[in-house]
Amino acid sequence: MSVNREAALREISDIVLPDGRTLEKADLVRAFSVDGDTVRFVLEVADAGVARSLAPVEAEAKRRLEALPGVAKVQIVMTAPASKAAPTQPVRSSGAAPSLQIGRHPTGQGGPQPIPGVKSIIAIGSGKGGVGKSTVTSNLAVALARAGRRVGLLDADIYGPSQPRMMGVSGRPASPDGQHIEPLQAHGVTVMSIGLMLKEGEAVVWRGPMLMGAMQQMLQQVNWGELDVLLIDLPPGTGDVQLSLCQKAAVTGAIIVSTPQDVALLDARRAIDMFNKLKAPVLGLVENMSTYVCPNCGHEAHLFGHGGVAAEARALGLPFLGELPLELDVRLAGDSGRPVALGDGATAQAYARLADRLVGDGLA
Ligand SMILES: Nc1ncnc2c1ncn2[C@@H]1O[C@H](COP(=O)(O)OP(=O)(O)OP(=O)(O)O)[C@@H](O)[C@H]1O
Repeated sequence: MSVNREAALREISDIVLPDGRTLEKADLVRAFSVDGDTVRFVLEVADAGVARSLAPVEAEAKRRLEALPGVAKVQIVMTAPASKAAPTQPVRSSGAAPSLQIGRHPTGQGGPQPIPGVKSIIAIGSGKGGVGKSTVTSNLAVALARAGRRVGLLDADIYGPSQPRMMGVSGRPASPDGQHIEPLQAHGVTVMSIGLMLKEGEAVVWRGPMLMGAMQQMLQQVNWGELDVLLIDLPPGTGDVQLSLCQKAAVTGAIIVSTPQDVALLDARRAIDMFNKLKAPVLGLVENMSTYVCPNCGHEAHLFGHGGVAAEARALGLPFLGELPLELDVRLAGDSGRPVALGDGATAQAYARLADRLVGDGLA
């Protein structure tokens, strides 16, 4: 059984800081979450000096949390500016393509940066894996491109990058100057996936600063060109990638994908909470796998329930951006590298509506 979030938070609230205040009084804890047997949070500190002085506090928090029944792992990230917190390491510049060292330490840049030429950055998140976040991202990208927008898609799902398969791209992107990465093009969308920079089957074990460095490279060293919108496919949950993204890029906002099921919704609430704490506005919620229409008899069924995400959006005062049907063609299209939004069926129309809404709202 996983530990109760409030109980875990209480456990560390009275740890005393070098300045005599308690952790609770100093209000340094951000994005505190319990995900199964893992507890994660951010210690928000002003600079690297403070970060160093808080090392014993971090160690004590880790020790206390790890001692709680049901906790196997504790991940704490300090948000000191990367330039001071982590040593920099230059990119190899051999001139041979591609020669980038992905996943290095971040270079000093301080807080969130705009990406030159990119007007809007939208993160697509979900609390739970497998709810169709990557499917929604690839289809939305295609639908926006069909609507005449200049669209980029960054697959930042380091634990299971699926955009190469879904968008039908492969091969390692070129880096003619050894400093910048040339993204790939598919279905009118500029695509980059962290999966394309890894060797096949290579596991990613980056944490903290290394992950931040990789995200920074994907955002700042990829030649994105002029884009109306860059969609970022995040890993599920509330982890280091989300943190790194919000610290490195001036994110316009986040869209949360959920199925109507209660359990997925519960996780979605955590994701919303995290984006709120990271000060990235939540632009709205999307219900995926909403209605199943039998291809043989036309009967409509609601395998995972229906309307739960709209109700949740209402309860939270967030926009409900639309519902997307559960359809065999969606999976087949995703597996074949040609997103279903390229076609003209009901699902393609639902994506076109979603794209129009974002364009209408000036977000894409
Ligand atoms: N509306 C849908 N109808 C049918 N199949 C779908 C639909 N949405 C997603 N799928 C399928 O469900 C599976 C999981 O989808 P996807 O990989 O997009 O989820 P995810 O939330 O990105 O998961 P993870 O973050 O764990 O990678 C895929 O096989 C995908 O094709």
